Amino acid sequence: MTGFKEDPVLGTNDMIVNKEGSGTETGSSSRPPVVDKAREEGQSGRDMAGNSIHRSGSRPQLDLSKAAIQGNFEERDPTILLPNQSDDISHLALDIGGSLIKLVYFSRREDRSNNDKRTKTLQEKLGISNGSRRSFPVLGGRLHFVKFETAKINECLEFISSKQLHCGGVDVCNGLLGAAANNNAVIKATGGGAYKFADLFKERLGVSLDKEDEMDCLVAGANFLLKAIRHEAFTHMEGQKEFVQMDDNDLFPYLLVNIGSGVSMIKVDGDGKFERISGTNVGGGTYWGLGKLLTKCKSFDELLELSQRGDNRTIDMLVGDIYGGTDYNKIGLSASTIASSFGKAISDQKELEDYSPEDISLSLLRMISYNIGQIAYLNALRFGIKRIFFGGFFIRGHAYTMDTISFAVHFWSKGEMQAMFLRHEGFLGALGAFMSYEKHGLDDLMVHQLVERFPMGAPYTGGKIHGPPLGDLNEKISWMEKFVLKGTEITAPVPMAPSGTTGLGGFEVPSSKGATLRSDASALNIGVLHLEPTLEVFPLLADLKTYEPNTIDLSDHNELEYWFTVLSDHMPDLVDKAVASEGGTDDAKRRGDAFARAFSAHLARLMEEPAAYGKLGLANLLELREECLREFHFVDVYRSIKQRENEASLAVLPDLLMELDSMSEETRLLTLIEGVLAANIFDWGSRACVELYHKGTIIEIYRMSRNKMQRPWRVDDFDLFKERMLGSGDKKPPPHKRALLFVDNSGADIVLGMLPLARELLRRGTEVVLVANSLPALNDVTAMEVPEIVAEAAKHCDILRRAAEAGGLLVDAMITNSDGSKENSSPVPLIVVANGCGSPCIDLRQVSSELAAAAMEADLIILEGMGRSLHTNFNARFRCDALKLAMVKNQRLAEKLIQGNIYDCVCRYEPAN
Ligand SMILES: Nc1ncnc2c1ncn2[C@@H]1O[C@H](COP(=O)(O)OP(=O)(O)O)[C@@H](O)[C@H]1O
Ligand SMILES: CC(C)(COP(=O)(O)O)[C@@H](O)C(=O)NCCC(=O)O
Ligand SMILES: [Mn+2]
Repeated sequence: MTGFKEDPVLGTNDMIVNKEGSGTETGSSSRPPVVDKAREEGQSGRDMAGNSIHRSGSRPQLDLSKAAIQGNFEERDPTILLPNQSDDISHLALDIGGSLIKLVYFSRREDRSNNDKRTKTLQEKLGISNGSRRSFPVLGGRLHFVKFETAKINECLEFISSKQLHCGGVDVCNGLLGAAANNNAVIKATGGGAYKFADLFKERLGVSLDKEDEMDCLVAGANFLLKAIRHEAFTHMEGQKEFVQMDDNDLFPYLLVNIGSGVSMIKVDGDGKFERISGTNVGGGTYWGLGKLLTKCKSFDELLELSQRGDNRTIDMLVGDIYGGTDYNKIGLSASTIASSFGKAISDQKELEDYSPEDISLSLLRMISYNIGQIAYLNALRFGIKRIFFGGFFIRGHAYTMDTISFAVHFWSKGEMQAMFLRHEGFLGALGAFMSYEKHGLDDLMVHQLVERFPMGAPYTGGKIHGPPLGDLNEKISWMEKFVLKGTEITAPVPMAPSGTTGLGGFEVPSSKGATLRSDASALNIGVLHLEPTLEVFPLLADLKTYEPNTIDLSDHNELEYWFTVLSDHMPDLVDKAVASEGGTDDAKRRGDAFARAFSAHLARLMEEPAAYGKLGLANLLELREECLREFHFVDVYRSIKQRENEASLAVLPDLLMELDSMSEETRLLTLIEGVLAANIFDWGSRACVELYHKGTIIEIYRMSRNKMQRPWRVDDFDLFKERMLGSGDKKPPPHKRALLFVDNSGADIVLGMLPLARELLRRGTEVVLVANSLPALNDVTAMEVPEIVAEAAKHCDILRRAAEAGGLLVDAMITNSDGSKENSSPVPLIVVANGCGSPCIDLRQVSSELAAAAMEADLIILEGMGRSLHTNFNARFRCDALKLAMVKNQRLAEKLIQGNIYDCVCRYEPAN
């Protein structure tokens, strides 16, 4: 038995109930410390961590002022124009096709390069300077994807004009970087419409369209997406979506099949190396055009929706119809195989009106999808290509279409070839046109420099939102309120999985009986692409290729359901705290309500289609929750709780340090590790823990937690770690040179757990880097808050004081020497770096450049807490010694991960090999 059980300890009556700890916040603190600064800075939109990394969507993404519904509000999918986005400069590229106009535009983020003291000292300490760092060819910003129907080109022109997208222009000398307002702008455009509508663009917007070759653009777009976007490509077979990670070095050759109005088939051998080897005129335009004539549908989506309720057997001639109900086994055709699409219409004495539009639509969809799949197979066969990527808006993220294409490829190639689809399916050409701007450096961007965010409005796109949803706060909330009805309609789960195959000839009817098709599933599946050129891969990962941050895979439906329930249950309490953290005003309540709606809508959306936003792990969900809070300007929900816990813990720190100093080295090391594990109990993200906090003061809970620390822990590598630290017998191993301590929670966790451990390392001559979040998440301590905590602690400890001074942390603090001891001439420094994240978890593929720089010299990393060492990175391997420390504060996780119980502890030590 390890850890402790909740009830025997906390059921006792003599516990003092800590009212403060029960979660009602008044914000009545007497100290005005760091956290308040964080608040001010956050509200003014500056980077709260004081560093140049910023992965968050905390800045408004879109200004909804003057947002207007075009046309009739009662219309099912009203077009909403959002004209006033405030991002500084935009750049635009177009792909004007036969059916749709695709826009890709870039909005630059303001320069966040930071010159605060901490960053400057840090750069000195780490031996990095702006001069020696890579100079980034591209500024941070966002890529937005928008589309319009070509027939409604006026809407498109109005959108461009209202957002002044055409005024960004391009500076011939400086490319995107130096672009300034320019009324004679040249816009890159591809597709036939670049020719057809050139005069219109000149006339209406005063811009010239610089025409780019359509095939060039398709290939450039596809290559960029396949190399730079994680979870771009996926397979879709019998309702199962699976993301495929492409290996950059093994991407070519592939066949690109773009299904737009017509179909192009392009053999791609490399960047700019391709040949259009085939195509077919039977494509998306055929389905839509013929479908419109035959069913009188008014929109493409309506037509597709009809197909979901159709049964093609009434109209297609099946093998069974010809063979009297039996299979044609000799050539492997089952009775249900379509022998001839629409073939039954020959013999039936029926008119068009006698067939249901649903059946016609399905028959047509199957005919065209299957045919394209078959032609693609034949062309891949011609050139010995195994991988086929399908793009174009005909696919429209529609499960049945993808399954039919996949089936055809799989069937005809006898499983040798694979059909894959792209999340940015219809935007290949527009993206390629965007990339053809010279010197924008986009093609240099790497997968770790791109963060895709799904804005708040994503699950609510009931109407066609022409712009990345949501921005200006007030407008954002009223939009949420206004469209929530439409939103729930859309959010209601629509089963899209098709039935199984017959194994031989094709699919039966789709099993989906959903009445509504998501009005814009294809737009939902792509987010806004944040370009963060300063993000880097954590250099100490042993193997980037096999690294998967998430321990829990939510593609397991039971897991998914469990964690969705956990997060949903946590919502009311979180909203209360969020509202209280902003003073409990009416405005805060409205925002709290909007947050709850938005996050619930995301949860519902993901429950319905877990892979909608790419591969889904628990870390993504926890981060999404923080992103949602930031979207509604909840800057730091746990601010006052963190502050109170910091104060309470700092008050008992001197006693703890004295106690530690009286111990032998060996006992001290054990006590320190125990201390970290025990103090990790202060986690406001865990329901069980939050219930505990009602039952005692912070210090009581900490003591109780420590008293219950019994070895062996459920995962207990302490002896191995001790041997590395203290050696065995007379052999004293050298100290580590530099340790990175990934800290977790505020209060006891950092003050009584991680800081004393840091102090021990410093005492042994190891440089210590405290790695903390860039942005608040739950009650996690942020990099911005750590220096003040260290400064307070340093008042009672010379080791910390000297190290913090050496690390430049005490530049502003008035520290008096508590023991008057002689100064160490060159103490090892204690440094704080921001990790680039605003989540309780950490994906080490995308961290701040300051963390990456700090990691270079490190030979020990300590990951602390459930989020950083269990939910993520539990299975991560490093090139240096690694210690993972956490208390498991969730029963189910304890059972699954370590076959233990809630409050069991993990001390996992993995030496560098
Ligand atoms: N909202 C829509 N309106 C019209 N067609 C759509 C829509 N959504 C998907 N489609 C399908 O996408 C096809 C156009 O795909 P796209 O890749 O944009 O090609 P193009 O460049 O030829 O317009 C249409 O022919 C139709 O089959
Ligand atoms: C959000 C957390 C990962 C934070 O834990 P920490 O990293 O602070 O140890 C954790 O509280 C958690 O997994 N909470 C949800 C599960 C629950 O309420 O039991
Ligand atoms: Mn935490």
